[in-house]
Amino acid sequence: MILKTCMLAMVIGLDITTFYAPCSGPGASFSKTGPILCYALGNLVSLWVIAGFRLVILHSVTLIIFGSIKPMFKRWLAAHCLLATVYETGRLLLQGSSPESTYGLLGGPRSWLVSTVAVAAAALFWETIFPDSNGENNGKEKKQKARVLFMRVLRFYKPDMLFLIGAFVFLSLAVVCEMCIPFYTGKVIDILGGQYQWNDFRTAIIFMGLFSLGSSFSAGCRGGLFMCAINSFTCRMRVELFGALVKQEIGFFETTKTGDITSRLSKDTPLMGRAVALNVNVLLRTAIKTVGMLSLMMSLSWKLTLLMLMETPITGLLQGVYDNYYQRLAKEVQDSIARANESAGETVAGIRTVRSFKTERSEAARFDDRLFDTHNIKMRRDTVRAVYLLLRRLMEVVMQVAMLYFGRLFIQEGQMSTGNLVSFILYQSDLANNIRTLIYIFGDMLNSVGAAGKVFEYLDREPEVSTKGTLQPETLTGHIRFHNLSFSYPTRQERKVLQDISLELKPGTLTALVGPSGGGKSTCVSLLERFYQPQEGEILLDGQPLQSYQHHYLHRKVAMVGQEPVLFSGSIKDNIAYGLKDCSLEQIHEAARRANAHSFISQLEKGYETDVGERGNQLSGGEKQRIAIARALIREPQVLILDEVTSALDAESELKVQEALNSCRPQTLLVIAHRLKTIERAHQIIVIDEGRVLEQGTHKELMDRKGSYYKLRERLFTEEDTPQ
Ligand SMILES: Nc1ncnc2c1ncn2[C@@H]1O[C@H](COP(=O)(O)OP(=O)(O)OP(=O)(O)O)[C@@H](O)[C@H]1O
Repeated sequence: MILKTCMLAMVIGLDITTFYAPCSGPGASFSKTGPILCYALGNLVSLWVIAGFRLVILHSVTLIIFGSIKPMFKRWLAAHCLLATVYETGRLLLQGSSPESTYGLLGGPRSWLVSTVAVAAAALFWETIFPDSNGENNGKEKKQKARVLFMRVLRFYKPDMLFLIGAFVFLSLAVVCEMCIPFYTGKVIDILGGQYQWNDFRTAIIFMGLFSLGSSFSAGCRGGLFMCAINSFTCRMRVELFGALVKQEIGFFETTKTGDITSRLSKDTPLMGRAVALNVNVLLRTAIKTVGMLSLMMSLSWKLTLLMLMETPITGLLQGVYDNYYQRLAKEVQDSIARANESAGETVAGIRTVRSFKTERSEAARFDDRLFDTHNIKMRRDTVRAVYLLLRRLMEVVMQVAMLYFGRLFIQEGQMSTGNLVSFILYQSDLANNIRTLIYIFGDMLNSVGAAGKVFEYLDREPEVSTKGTLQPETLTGHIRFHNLSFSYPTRQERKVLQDISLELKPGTLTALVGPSGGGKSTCVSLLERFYQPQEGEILLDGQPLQSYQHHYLHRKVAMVGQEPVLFSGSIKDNIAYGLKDCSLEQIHEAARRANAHSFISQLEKGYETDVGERGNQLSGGEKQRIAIARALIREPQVLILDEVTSALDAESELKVQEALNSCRPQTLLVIAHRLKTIERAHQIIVIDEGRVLEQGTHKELMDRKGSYYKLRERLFTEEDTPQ
């Protein structure tokens, strides 16, 4: 520790010595003149050599003492060694040789301390705003990933390449025209201020007009072409993403929030489209303009250009800090608006519950609270914006005053004309905007590429339940076997819902699954429908694993009517023929008749053309179920699964549906039912509880056994169900 402190003291001493050494030669006063002699001799090079020497010495000694140097300290070292030299160089270039030195102005030997502390404060400020927290490797990986994603988005733009190329041509034209306007404005002022020549004046005005027109026309064409490319890209991307999403297994939808999915579809796809087209457009335009303007400004006055560039790092820093903070607040605003919308949506969707519990007021208050949150965040965001604009305006004013001051000096010295100064000022205000835009767009582009990352994540995702089977045998008997099946849901992997289940469903028979609630009956059905993939064991259909069958074939042959059948907005006819391309009206009517739905549909004013409303909410529960049964029957499936399907039907409808189902033989029928009449008719009853098969046999066999089925019957089935 003592050794390190001594070495540190030595380094500081060494630094101060190198700082003043060249100026402490014979005749130079250590405290007063500082390195003034160096540039009094016009020796700028020596200033830079000294700075470089100090940097190397400090860097090496720190490395020897500490082994490694943190990025923040590296920045501090560089700024500490180079700050005064850069400042002196700028001043020397602008004002020529000066009698005063920077160090002299700062107050002799104290200057070292003052500049050291100032630079340390700046480095700390920088570290607070742009921390090196994740290390350099992480940053490099991130950039690499961003580049890969960027190129991938670009490849998706291939079909719109013509639009993009056209847009780029107009972009370049617009930039050239825009850049020429201030130049001719200055020329006009010079003509007006000097010896007036009508011909020169006319030519300058014509050029100005032509460039203005050219710039507006090209900008319009450029914008239109870019928008065409973005819209077509977004559309294509959405369709592709949607296609990839609906292929995913059911577990994916259980583990992924609906909001995430919809925001990928609605927000991220246009954002990634913008990443390439719009941002690249702005980036290119601004970059070309910046370079062009800088060269034009250099030709007008290189000294003023240097002065103006001194503002750039400060503008960049300010803009960077503001953009970071603003984007964070903008995201907070988005989230809070989403929360407010969610609350309103929930209330509207559940308006019946709200009304019956009389919670209208509390729901309104909840909505109000959320809106208030949004309002608060917006206030914060706007305050930050106001402060930023104020600071920016201040910077602009300071720069303009400095420019006018030096511009006047240069005009007096004959280094530039009044028109040149006007052109320069016009370029300058535009250039500052351009630099801000460049900084903003760069950040925004990384953000947009981030959105592309999320979209590609879904696009590349392989469904865990494979749909790549190929078997499509012409005849299928519908013989099903569950073989030592164990399963847990993806959301609760630690809990086994089915444990080592083995059972058999024979063609032409009716099997009833019974058992207490939560026993695992619906889970068996979900596995048979291939909604999930069992972790152990397998299901065989006609001796072949279920996954080896072709996806569409399997779902035509194995149809299911769920506990709460879902209808889609559209006509009854469309709902019955859902997913079938060539299906005659006669087939639809026949399926409806067998599901005991034809009579109620015929009584409706528009019959089969009646709109069922969103999720079928314009129909009763029983009507919905009958349409869902017709939808399953029209496919003439070999295996039909009914999950508590007759629960919403009255006794008469149920009887008719049962008769229809009985007439469908030879089908393999699997029914989850609570009604004893249905169960009794089954050729086989399987009792499932806690994910295990407890008993199986006919009603009579199980009753005689007086086991779990016997007890269950007493406990679960209502009096009216009990046979006389
Ligand atoms: N999507 C899911 N994610 C996680 N756990 C689930 C899911 N669906 C069901 N479960 C759980 O699995 C167990 C079996 O549920 P299942 O729906 O198969 O029972 P069930 O016998 O059909 O019950 P019910 O007669 O009430 O419909 C229950 O404990 C349930 O909480």
